[in-house]
Amino acid sequence: MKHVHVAVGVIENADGDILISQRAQSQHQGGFWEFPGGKVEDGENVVVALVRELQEELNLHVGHATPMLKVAHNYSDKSVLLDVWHVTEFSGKIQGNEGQPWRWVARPDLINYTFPPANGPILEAVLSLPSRSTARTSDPSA
Ligand SMILES: Nc1nc2c([nH]c(=O)n2[C@H]2C[C@H](O)[C@@H](COP(=O)(O)OP(=O)(O)OP(=O)(O)O)O2)c(=O)[nH]1
Ligand SMILES: [Mg+2]
Repeated sequence: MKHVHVAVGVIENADGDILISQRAQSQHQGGFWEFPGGKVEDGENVVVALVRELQEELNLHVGHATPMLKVAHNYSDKSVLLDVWHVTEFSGKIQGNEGQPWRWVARPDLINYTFPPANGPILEAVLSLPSRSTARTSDPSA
């Protein structure tokens, strides 16, 4: 069985929205929406891989990332270790460098998208992140 270590970014903007992109049909788990990222190369540091993958896929430069969770999942053809990082500071003009659709989604709306079977725990963690925008806009004195 093939084992892959994957660096995954839960990218959150100042409104508290989350960036998701859609995997190409030709890829493993094609057609599903995902949190952007990709395979950690042999001997590569996971944060270095995260920074590299988000630059390659989205032209996004990571400014700050903190570890969120790790999810191990066995697909029928390979096993993955999703190493998930919360990216809260970034720069660059985001674009789908591989032609992949991408969008910012308000947290509660993530349930309307279909993610790969491994992603359940990630969705749960994202939905329970403290809300950035609500904290700001619900302050009556603001
Ligand atoms: N990036 C990402 N990968 C995920 C998620 N959920 C999930 O099961 N995966 C799986 C699908 C793939 O088997 C693996 C990620 O590999 P990848 O195809 O993105 O790797 P890569 O960007 O280096 O792309 P490639 O050049 O090998 O095509 O992890 C997710 O939310 N985000
Ligand atoms: Mg990828």
